[in-house]
Amino acid sequence: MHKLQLKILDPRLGDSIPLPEYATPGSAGLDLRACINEPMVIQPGETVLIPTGMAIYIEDPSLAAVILPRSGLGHKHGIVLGNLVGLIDSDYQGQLMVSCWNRGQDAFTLNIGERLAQLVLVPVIQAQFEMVEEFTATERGAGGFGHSGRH
Ligand SMILES: O=c1ccn([C@H]2C[C@H](O)[C@@H](COP(=O)(O)OP(=O)(O)OP(=O)(O)O)O2)c(=O)[nH]1
Ligand SMILES: [Mg+2]
Repeated sequence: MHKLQLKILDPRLGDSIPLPEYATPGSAGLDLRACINEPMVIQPGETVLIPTGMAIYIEDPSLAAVILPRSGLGHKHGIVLGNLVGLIDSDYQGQLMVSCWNRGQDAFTLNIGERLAQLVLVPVIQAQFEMVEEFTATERGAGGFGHSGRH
């Protein structure tokens, strides 16, 4: 398994608040927990930045991490991400933060240590532009945005 450098910034993490872990052997995501000092009510339409109490240093530019919503919170409670998806660069060393958006109709109480989003490590390919005047023709060409119809 890949090794990932992790720095604990909030001493409760790994103690009263569990460290992120894969819930099952096949899990893709590590659940991130809210390192907040008291339960927080997030009003409908409100977005708050939640600390996770930890930093990671991915180091390898051919990797990144994405922060994704948890499906249960998103679907049932409207708790998703203010940035829709969080992208963690391989050279970022600051605290992982979760932008938490209540897009639902009801206030949501986020509890201390609650799992509010998930972190997924992903491969990245960095590209260098190669300037051309023309592309080799394809069947699609510039057609897009429903060009091929609906059914
Ligand atoms: O949900 C997120 C998204 C980003 N980040 C951190 C890690 C990431 O590497 C850095 C910058 O994110 P991004 O490039 O998406 O934001 P930006 O608005 O372009 O900021 P910057 O100018 O710092 O790149 O912020 C988080 O902690 N949580
Ligand atoms: Mg950026």
